[in-house]
Amino acid sequence: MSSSPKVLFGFHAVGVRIKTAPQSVFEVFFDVSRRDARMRQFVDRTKEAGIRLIESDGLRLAKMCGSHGHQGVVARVDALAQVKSLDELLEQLEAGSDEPPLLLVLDGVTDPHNLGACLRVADGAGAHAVIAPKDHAAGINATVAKVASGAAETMPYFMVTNLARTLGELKERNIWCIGTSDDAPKTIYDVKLTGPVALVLGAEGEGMRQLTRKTCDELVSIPMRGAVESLNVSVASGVCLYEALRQRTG
Ligand SMILES: C[S@@+](CC[C@H](N)C(=O)[O-])C[C@H]1O[C@@H](n2cnc3c(N)ncnc32)[C@H](O)[C@@H]1O
Repeated sequence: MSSSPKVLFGFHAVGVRIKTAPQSVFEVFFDVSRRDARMRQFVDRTKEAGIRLIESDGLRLAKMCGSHGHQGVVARVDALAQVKSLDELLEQLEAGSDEPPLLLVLDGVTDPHNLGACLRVADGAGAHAVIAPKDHAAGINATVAKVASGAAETMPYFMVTNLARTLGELKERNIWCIGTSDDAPKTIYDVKLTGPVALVLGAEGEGMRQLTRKTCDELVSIPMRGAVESLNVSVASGVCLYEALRQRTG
């Protein structure tokens, strides 16, 4: 599993880390020129958590995180100790959970913004993990963490050497692998998502690779009523995951 970034930025990403694992935050740098209510509240919470605050300026913060989207807040953090492998997570789910696994598999999503948005929606819908291939896929970096708004801290993200083999292993564990493609005749609303399920989505341009497509148990589409052929991968992830959640809680 890829480790958390050493630098987090933005109110949400840093705020979630302070709330969920304050001991892992070394220090927080903030832009002293920002004196609005949001910043004051953030500074108060950081102090309450006993974390060292360091006065800084926008330029220095931008250099630290390599982005201007820091909102005046950057934290230096330790990598979180989370489940170490996909196998470990699946064992845990099989042993102790009354909830069947819900996994999001991304076959080659390379845009950090898309990965961040996928992690965020996976977290929102209660998925247990996001899986991607090691090659030709975005890893967790500070931009992903910012876009994920805290979900990069909470959502296990496993990058695997051979995605088709991993799908095979999921199938051996009786996890039903559902691929998504805009040309599939069956829709996401026609399939049962209440059991152990892995939802497999493709890359921004090309969609799923042939081998990934062939390895899935079945393929489904999301209805497209207008002129465009397909949705952004994070939006498609949201539609599929929330349909699973609807079925599981309905
Ligand atoms: C931008 S789309 C890629 C479109 C690509 N032309 C294709 O053939 O799949 C990225 C991914 O989002 C998912 N997706 C987007 N729109 C979809 C739809 N209408 N039905 C099913 N999946 C969709 C699929 O997983 C797709 O691989």
